[in-house]
Amino acid sequence: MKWTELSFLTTNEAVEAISNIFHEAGASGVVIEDSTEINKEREDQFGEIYELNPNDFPSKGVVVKAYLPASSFLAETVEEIKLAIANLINFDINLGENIFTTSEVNEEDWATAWKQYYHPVKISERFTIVPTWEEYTPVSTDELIIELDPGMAFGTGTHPTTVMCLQALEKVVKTGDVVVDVGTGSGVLSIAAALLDAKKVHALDLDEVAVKAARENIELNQVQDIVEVFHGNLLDTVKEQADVVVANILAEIIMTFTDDAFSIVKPNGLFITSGIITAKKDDVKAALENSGFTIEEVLMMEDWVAIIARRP
Ligand SMILES: C[S@@+](CC[C@H](N)C(=O)[O-])C[C@H]1O[C@@H](n2cnc3c(N)ncnc32)[C@H](O)[C@@H]1O
Repeated sequence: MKWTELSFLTTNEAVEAISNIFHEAGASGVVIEDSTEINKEREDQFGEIYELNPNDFPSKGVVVKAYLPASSFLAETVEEIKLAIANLINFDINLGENIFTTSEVNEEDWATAWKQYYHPVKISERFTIVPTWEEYTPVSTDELIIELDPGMAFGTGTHPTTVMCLQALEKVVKTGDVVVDVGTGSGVLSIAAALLDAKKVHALDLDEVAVKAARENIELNQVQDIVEVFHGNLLDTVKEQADVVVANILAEIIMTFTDDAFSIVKPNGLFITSGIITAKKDDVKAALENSGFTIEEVLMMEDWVAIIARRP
């Protein structure tokens, strides 16, 4: 089968928004090639066990790639995508070089292309993410291993927003907690919550591809008795109150459901949000506070922010 690769050279700040636009346009899978990956400090800090090839990355900025089946609607879809990306300027999102290219590829080439960038990586004190196709021997007995094949869903676990959510979950999830994971992607955060001894995890995503990938990864990590995956919009499928709600989506989306999150989080429970670029930090904090949350902690990594908020 022939696919069209859409490639967009932009800034770190715009990656989430553009990935979201690609997903909404029906793209199966988004690949992010970030020039800063080459010199990330946390590689040394956590003793990551791989080296990246500089030739695989842009010299500056970030390339976001997505893949669409070469159908008769392709030209219109590409135009809609370009327009949606151009409109991001209205949200004060810096698009940087703003260079858009398309090319045709074979399925075999792209389905596995991203795997070369993805190796076991220690994400936090306790979590190490291991791609399913790699061998890995735990270094210590309290290390928690998340096996992952993100397939075409967002969530290799290594994006700064995911890393901060994993670090926050590690800090706050207690044995027996009920956790909700809004926009589960590959299921990485739900698996983490289950490994931290949550009693029950409600994972959900709007994207069918993500729901499928999350279910597969949850089985792979043998946490299917704890995590249930739903196809749904934001908190629509959630009926039960939770000790922790985590949402790694976009600032603009988070700000639309802080009231709903407040009623789903139990008193004294926590709402962890990420997918927030630094420029939107204060807007999200204000929305959370308006809904009744108190801000407990703000985590920052590269251009990204995660906020831990408590329902009093
Ligand atoms: C940035 S990814 C996060 C994936 C994963 N939780 C992680 O931390 O790596 C955001 C996810 O939210 C999903 N999403 C976007 N809008 C949504 C909505 N309105 N309701 C549910 N899920 C949504 C996307 O499909 C995507 O899988």
